[in-house]
Amino acid sequence: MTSAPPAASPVPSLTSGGAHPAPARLHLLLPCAGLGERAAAGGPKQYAPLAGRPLVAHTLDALGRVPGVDRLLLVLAPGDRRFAELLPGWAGPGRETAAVGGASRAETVRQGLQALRTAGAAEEDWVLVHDAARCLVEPAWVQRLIEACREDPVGGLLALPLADTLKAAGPEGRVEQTLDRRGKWAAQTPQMFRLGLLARALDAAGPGVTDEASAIEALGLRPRLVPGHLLNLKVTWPEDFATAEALLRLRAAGP
Ligand SMILES: Nc1ccn([C@@H]2O[C@H](COP(=O)(O)OP(=O)(O)OP(=O)(O)O)[C@@H](O)[C@H]2O)c(=O)n1
Ligand SMILES: C[C@](O)(CO)[C@H](O)COP(=O)(O)O
Repeated sequence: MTSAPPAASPVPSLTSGGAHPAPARLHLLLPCAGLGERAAAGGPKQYAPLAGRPLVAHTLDALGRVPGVDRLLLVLAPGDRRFAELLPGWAGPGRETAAVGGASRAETVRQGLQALRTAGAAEEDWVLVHDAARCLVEPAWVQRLIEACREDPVGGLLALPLADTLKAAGPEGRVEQTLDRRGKWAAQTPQMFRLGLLARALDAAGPGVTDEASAIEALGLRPRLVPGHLLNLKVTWPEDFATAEALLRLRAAGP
């Protein structure tokens, strides 16, 4: 008895195509080359102390616990010495740094993708881009994104439906208008796309896009929105350090 061949999948799976497809690998790319100007921490916020450790150490710990990741690439600013001073010995098999960051987040990610290619990553491989500054990320949220996107033809991002009423600001700090928040989501990271598609999208979009999904959208594609988490906050403003620290300490204290 022969079994019927499986129905052709309408979307690419985690394989790179061809007669004997090699499984697409999963890379985590962490842009870590920002100046952190809004945080006013006296230097790049990713190295500011948070609950006794540099902020980025918390992010790396969480990402290091995501199952199925082949490579974690941290993209540093050219000439960055702080990372090696603060986290000596972090790099190793599957944990790499590349000091090729650019003047904008998009440029840093673009250079990071190029570094992945140079290291042998394939165009069909998946890349998850996560902000170094989102240090409260949980492996389970990243896994949720991977599960939601691994069979998706475009890819997607963690995001949250807006919970607050949305105001457009006018002159003198006054409300210009209340905007319709229905159907609006706040983008988080990680954002997950195939390497080749994302590199093409960022090349076309230029340095101004603030996330990967915007670049993909500009190609006419529609990334999948995957529910993120309220606590997946990005340390951006001075007061965010206290919030993030309190949450990390609560977590460490256990349930
Ligand atoms: N040229 C840049 C700018 C940003 N980032 C990274 O992108 C993430 C999110 O960016 P953001 O919060 O805007 O960080 P900064 O650019 O550092 O902050 P600011 O805009 O306040 O200077 C951070 O992990 C940051 O290190 C980067 O790698 N390269
Ligand atoms: C990518 C991002 O985290 C999505 O919310 C965010 O846009 C990055 O921060 P930036 O301030 O826009 O650079």
